[in-house]
Amino acid sequence: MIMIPFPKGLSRTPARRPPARRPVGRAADAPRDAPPATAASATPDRDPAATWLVVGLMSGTSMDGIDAALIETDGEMIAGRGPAITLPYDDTLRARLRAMLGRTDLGDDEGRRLGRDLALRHAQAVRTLLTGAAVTPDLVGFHGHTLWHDPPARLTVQAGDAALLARELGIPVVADLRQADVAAGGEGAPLAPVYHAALAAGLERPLAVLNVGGVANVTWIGADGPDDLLAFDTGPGNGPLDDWVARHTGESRDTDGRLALSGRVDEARLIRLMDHPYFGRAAPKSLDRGDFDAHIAGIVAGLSVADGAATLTAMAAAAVVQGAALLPRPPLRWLVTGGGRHNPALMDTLARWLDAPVAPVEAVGWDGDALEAQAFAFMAARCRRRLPITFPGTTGAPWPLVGGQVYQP
Ligand SMILES: Nc1ncnc2c1ncn2[C@@H]1O[C@H](COP(=O)(O)OP(=O)(O)OP(=O)(O)O)[C@@H](O)[C@H]1O
Ligand SMILES: CC(=O)N[C@H]1[C@@H]2OC[C@@H](O2)[C@@H](O)[C@@H]1O[C@H](C)C(=O)O
Repeated sequence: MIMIPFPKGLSRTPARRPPARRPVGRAADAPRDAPPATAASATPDRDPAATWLVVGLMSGTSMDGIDAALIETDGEMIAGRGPAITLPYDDTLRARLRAMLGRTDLGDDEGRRLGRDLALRHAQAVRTLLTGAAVTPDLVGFHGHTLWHDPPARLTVQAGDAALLARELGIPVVADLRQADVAAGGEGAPLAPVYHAALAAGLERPLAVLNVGGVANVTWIGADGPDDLLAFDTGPGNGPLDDWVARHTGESRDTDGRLALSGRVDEARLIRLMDHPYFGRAAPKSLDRGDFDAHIAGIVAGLSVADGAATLTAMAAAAVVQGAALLPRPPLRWLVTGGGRHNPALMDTLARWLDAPVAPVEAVGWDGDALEAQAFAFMAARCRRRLPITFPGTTGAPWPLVGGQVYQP
């Protein structure tokens, strides 16, 4: 096993300090003159104290497939966690998705076809999830697939025809979960923190929940109750590494970190990789999957496939270390979710570079492959109850905002 020292030329402190953190509040904490949260069109249709069975659906930036998970929740507490599956994309649909990245207008034929085919594939994921489970969900939370994310332009685009999904399943579907936040000037991402906070009730804090997907994001959960949150995307996660490996080997990922572990981190290039204005920005902040592509391509070109994998793995870890410097207080531990936790090269590097224990979320009984899908189920329930899903501390929302639209079957 190689040891990757934290590069000497890299500062752990970002160029700019974060502003004083504002605690996250509930809807009731919104200023009196705040306009009503705009996105939720639904009103609760049953006793708010009752729980719902909700399916959550996530198609993540790594484009590996659709995660589906069932939970029981009232939108505040998690009464139960049920089965979860991943329905991988076939190569054709994945290639179509990839070809549409960056698109903001889906009104043409291929845009509509993609929305329809994504909805049908998500319906298939729900049916697969429920095979053998003698339950009918009350609600579905549907993220869709992000094609473009540009919060300063108040634009975030997720493909997937939610109305069609609702008709296919005969179940109300909550979608458009990022829209209200972005429209109000928030980052529109990350959204999972509200679920991380609900899951973490009862755990010792401060705690950091780190998701390493195509992009990586962290949720810091403070000791001052369930609303004490700070969240942001730390930087690229597995995305650039996946792309690098695909380009050089035709494989979709660096399985078990084998390439990275056989390579050597090019420290000089790592320092250049980390010389990006994103790391100096205050949190909350978020990324489009492609935001680092041009920056990275110019720096890693010419490396061997193994050294490139080692250097890009180190970059994902270094971005987390930079993010750690933005946290209000050091977390007692880091719980890692998302596919990156399966990569020992990344996990070992994080464990060496962070100043607190690092463990996969399974250490506290969560399922790191299902967690994002569960989060969208939880948000769907919150939408129905008009409870906020984003907060000043998680997306920079001006006040706690309800998010999502309900599509009836
Ligand atoms: N055994 C493994 N070894 C190395 N990497 C792995 C392994 N399993 C999964 N991964 C990585 O995890 C990625 C998938 O992670 P995940 O499903 O959390 O991403 P995502 O949800 O699509 O992304 P995001 O959270 O950005 O939306 C794969 O593309 C791969 O890079
Ligand atoms: C715009 C968008 O789709 N962002 C994703 C992406 O993937 C990880 C990270 O970047 C996170 O900010 C977000 O997804 C998770 C599910 C979230 O919103 O919490």
